[in-house]
Amino acid sequence: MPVEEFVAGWISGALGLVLGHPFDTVKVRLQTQTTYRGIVDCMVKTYRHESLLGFFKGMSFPIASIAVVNSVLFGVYSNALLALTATSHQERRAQPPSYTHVFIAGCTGGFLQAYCLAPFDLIKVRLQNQTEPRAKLGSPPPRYRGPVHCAASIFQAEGPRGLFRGAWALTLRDTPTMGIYFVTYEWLCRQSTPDGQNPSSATVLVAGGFAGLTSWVTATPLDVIKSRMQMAGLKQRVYRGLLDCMVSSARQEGLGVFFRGLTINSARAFPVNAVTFLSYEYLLHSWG
Ligand SMILES: CN(C)C(=N)NCCC[C@H](N)C(=O)O
Repeated sequence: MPVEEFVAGWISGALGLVLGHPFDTVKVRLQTQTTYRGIVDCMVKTYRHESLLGFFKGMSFPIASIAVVNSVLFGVYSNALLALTATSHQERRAQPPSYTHVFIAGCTGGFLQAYCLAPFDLIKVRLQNQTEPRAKLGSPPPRYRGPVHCAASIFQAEGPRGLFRGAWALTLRDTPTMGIYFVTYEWLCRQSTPDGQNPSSATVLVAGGFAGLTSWVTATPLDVIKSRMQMAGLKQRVYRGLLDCMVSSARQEGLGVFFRGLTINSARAFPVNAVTFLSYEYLLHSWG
């Protein structure tokens, strides 16, 4: 099993993650809190109360976990394609796989990475939603003192299953949308690259950006549900399951609730995934 895809997936994912985390924090807050009037209001309030650091809350665990998560995504994707088409990454330009195979490989990568991602994503979302400024003398401390404390508190209160809160919604979000992600990327690369050649850096940037954009646009409704289920338990609102969360969110806030955070998510998805794919292709190319 070629391991370069796993390593390239890890490094490229880490670069994209740092670039996109401030946007991600604003998105999560808009999806789970009703106190903000919109993106600008959320940004201004975050900056005023928590300074620039507020935008980077919850980033350390994703950075630590991206090695596992992104290398599983890209490594499983590439190795699933190898199993389906018997072509390595280098051979795929000369013998391009069918879009059905790309879709199946993408869905497989998405499905497996969702389970690795679930506990890290839960902790990220809980920390991003702590709007208290950094601990000051006399003011009550935030509920979680950091990622390890957050993980330990959830484990103590709810057991190991608690760490997988929202995992089902996350799996449903990621399985089909990762298929869409890789199909969009492949399709755009093939449209603008002569047969048998490698795509140019500009093509990879644009195709990667659009792959991120289309997959996140389709992922947003389940992303909202996933974030709400992850936050449930902390608030009074406890859902009986995914469907209950969908129905009660729509009843209380209208169908627009499923598109919360769509604009900021799209603005984030393009640069993050352009950088992710460019570094992934570059690393695999330079390792021959
Ligand atoms: C719709 N989904 C879940 C995705 N397209 N995920 C893959 C992109 C991962 C990248 N680190 C990002 O956060 O955008």
